[in-house]
Formats: sequence, structure tokens, C-alpha cells
Amino acid sequence: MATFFDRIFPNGIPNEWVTGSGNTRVLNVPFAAGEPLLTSLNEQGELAGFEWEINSQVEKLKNSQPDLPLTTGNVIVVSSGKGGVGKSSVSVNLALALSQLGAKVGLLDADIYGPSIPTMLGKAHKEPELTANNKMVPMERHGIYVHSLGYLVDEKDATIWRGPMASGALQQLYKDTAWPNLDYLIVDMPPGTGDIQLTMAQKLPVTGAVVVTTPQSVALRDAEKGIAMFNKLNIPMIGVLENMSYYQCPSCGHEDPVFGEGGGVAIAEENKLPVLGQWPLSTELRDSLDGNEPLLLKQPEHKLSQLILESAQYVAAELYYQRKNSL
Ligand SMILES: Nc1ncnc2c1ncn2[C@@H]1O[C@H](COP(=O)(O)OP(=O)(O)OP(=O)(O)O)[C@@H](O)[C@H]1O
Repeated sequence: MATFFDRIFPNGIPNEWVTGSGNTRVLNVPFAAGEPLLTSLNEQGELAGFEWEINSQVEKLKNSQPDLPLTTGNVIVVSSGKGGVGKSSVSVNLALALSQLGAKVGLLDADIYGPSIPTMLGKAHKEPELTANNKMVPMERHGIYVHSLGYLVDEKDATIWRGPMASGALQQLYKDTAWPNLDYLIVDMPPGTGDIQLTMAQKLPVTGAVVVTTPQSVALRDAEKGIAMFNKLNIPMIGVLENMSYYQCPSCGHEDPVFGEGGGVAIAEENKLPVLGQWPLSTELRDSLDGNEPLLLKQPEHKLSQLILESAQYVAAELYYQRKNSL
């Protein structure tokens, strides 16, 4: 299996990305990059002899709506064929991790059937403020810019919306938010591959898509449908993230594959897609999401925090290479 470093630089580091003199080298990368990459640079044979710094200037890549302004940066939709596989948890953690990697990040909760971002990142205590041209100012949470349908309407009202009403409201939420000049906007999509999801994916300026699944066969079948939907829309697939891959017993360390083994990896391979991570079932992760105290920030040294950062680093690099190669 390719190492972390080889996955970020499958063809080695391009010469023109390296500057510096004497013993100091600066790695200038066009995507979010931070700690895990720095650590791995310092483990690479000859490269480890230099003092490395990373200078990341996130390039705004072409998206599926070339005529729309690129102010919201690279739009990454996080989707799942099946509900409850952890799509919102992955969206929140990827957004926080990309921000930890130095990027300016927004998070749009478009999950109409159960906007869970307000629970995971804290509820709004007042209506969003409006700018002079009547756009809503997003909330700021842990350094990222967040907006959710859950900040505007009662959850019970939103869940009865159907078809055009739902996709219309979601597009408006995207357009009527005064997003600052972002590097990445993570969109937590409603689960499934029906009309709402299709319309959203067509109307938003999407740069790439992440599909979240558990290794369970029912989730996998639905994840396949998600991949097929993005392929049909010519939206580049960044990869598959397998959540709840196993449970590690805190007493004896035994790893139990509660939902089966390797299913996410298998569909990634079948569709020639990268695996962006295999995150375990974790009580600490769930607690941290329920309590608006993200594990990544509270316990950055935790093994799962490191896995999340690595996944975000894969997402940033894969998105860049795929978009560049698709032009
Ligand atoms: N790796 C994990 N370990 C433990 N609990 C998790 C993990 N991932 C998600 N959860 C928990 O599972 C529940 C469902 O997660 P989440 O809301 O992220 O799923 P979803 O796919 O977005 O659901 P929906 O279909 O409702 O949008 C939440 O309570 C969340 O805290």
C-alpha cells in the first residue's frame, strides 16, 4: 500500500514547488497542507536532511458551474447513499481539519432531513445578521464559517419539504449567505440520490465529491448509486471515506469489524477511486460531536484526530490533482 507521502506526491514533489536556500527548504503547495505532511517530509530519506516549511496557497479550481464566481472557493460535497452512516460527522471533521491545515473553510449544512450541524457545532442564539445587500452572515464556529437550514427554520418544518421546494431552499441558502473569500466550502448533502440531491449537485458549483459509507452491504449498494450519480453529472469523485470501519475495544485493543470488513475499500477499488480514510466507531468522537467540543481540537494527539487530519490532507491533494487532470 502506498505510504501517506507517496499518496500526496504520487509523482514525487515537482521541482518548481520547492524554494529556499542553505539548509532551509520551503514547499509551496497549491492545496491545504500542514502538520501530517511536515512530519512525513521529515521522514523521507534525503529530504529529511533539510529544515522544511510549508507554504500553502490554495488554488481555486474550476468547478461544475464555470460562470459562477469562485468566491466560495473549492466546493466539496459530502454525500452518502444511505442515511445515518456519519456523513454530517465526516463533513464537520473534514471542515475543521482543512482549517487546521491552514485553509479558510466554510461549512454548509444542506441536510434538509435532519440538519445536525447546529447540534454538532452549537445552536444559533439569534437570527443570522444581514449585510447591507441582504445576505446572511454565517456563524463562526472554531474558526470555520457555518450556515445551516437548522439556524433558520424549525427542524420539523424543513423535513416535510419535498422536491422543488427543498432544492430551491437549499440553493437559496447557498446563494444568500455572505460567505467570506473561502478556500474550501464543505457541503453536507441530504442523504440519498433522489431528485433533491440531483438538482442540488447540478445547481451548485461543485469542485469534487466525497462519498461516505459504512462497510455494511446495504450502505455500500447505496454508496454505489451516489458514485454513479456524480459520474453521470461529470463531477469529479475525490474518493470514498469508510466510516464506522471497526470498533476498538478500549480495554484489550481488539478491533471488531461491527459492520463487516473492507466493503468501502472494495467499492473504491471497483470504481478506481481513492480511499480517503477508514475511521473507527469511537465513543470519544460521538461524545465530542454531541457536546460541540470537537475531538480534533480537544485532543489533537488522539489517534483518530491524526486519522482525520490525514483524510483531510488526502482530500485536499486528490481534489487538486483530479481537477488539474480533468481539464
Ligand atoms: N465514527 C463514529 N463513531 C461513533 N459515532 C459516530 C461515528 N460517526 C458518526 N457517529 C454518530 O452516528 C450518528 C449519525 O451520524 P451523522 O449524523 O453524522 O450521520 P449522517 O449520515 O449525517 O445522518 P443523516 O442521514 O441523518 O444525515 C451521530 O450520533 C454521530 O455522532
